[in-house]
Amino acid sequence: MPTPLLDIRGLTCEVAHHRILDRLDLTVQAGEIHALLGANGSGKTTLAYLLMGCDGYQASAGQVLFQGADLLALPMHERARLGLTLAWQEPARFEGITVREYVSLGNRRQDPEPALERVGLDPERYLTRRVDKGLSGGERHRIELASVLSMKPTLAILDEPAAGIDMLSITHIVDVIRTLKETGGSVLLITHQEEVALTADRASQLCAGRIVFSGSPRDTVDHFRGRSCVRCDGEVCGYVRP
Ligand SMILES: Nc1ncnc2c1ncn2[C@@H]1O[C@H](COP(=O)(O)OP(=O)(O)OP(=O)(O)O)[C@@H](O)[C@H]1O
Repeated sequence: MPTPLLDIRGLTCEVAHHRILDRLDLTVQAGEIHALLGANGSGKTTLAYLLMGCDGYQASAGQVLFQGADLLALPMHERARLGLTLAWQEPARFEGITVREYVSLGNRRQDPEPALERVGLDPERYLTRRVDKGLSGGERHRIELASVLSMKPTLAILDEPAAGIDMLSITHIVDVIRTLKETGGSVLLITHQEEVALTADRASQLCAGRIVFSGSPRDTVDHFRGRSCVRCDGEVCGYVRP
């Protein structure tokens, strides 16, 4: 096995005195799309915030190596400089600037138009609009993804990239995920949507802060659905399922 791009070992994190991540082990290889599945509250977003170095999220134990570097020892901007980026579930940063500025924030040399086209938004209609409440939730989400695309990240963490996206446009999101890989990046793909998860190369299931299954996306989805979790016997993982 080659050295993983991201190598998480024994990661533990408490938020507001609750243990959210509990000795979590996970690897993402270079060039891999890795889907992360898990019930509501299992710790997926907490892991994303912790990896990015967001305020209030600190590991109490464990290690994270990113391209061999000790990620947890680095401030947020250093992590971003290494090519780690997160597409937020609720894109709300930099309210009021134009879509052109927003999409170019992480890479000023990159023309924002192709990235907007990739996410299915017509540059002529959107480039001069402001990123504010005048955009629909789905439009804001797509603009966020366009900004991630134009950054050309080494590892993009996408937290529910298809949330609020209409059924017909999910193909654009899948296309973005593939483009990130084709341009040399890797993706940690947090999703509840089966059709999005199945586009990954590999997948893992999180239950109560720990990885309980890793394998092909198909096997991981089936494991999640099957309530055969070794950690909770389906009781935690299963409670959101129909
Ligand atoms: N700042 C906080 N204060 C208190 N509890 C928190 C905080 N952040 C996260 N939690 C709790 O940690 C648990 C994990 O939350 P997290 O958002 O990581 O789950 P998730 O797997 O992303 O869920 P979802 O699928 O609903 O998005 C939840 O029970 C949540 O309430």
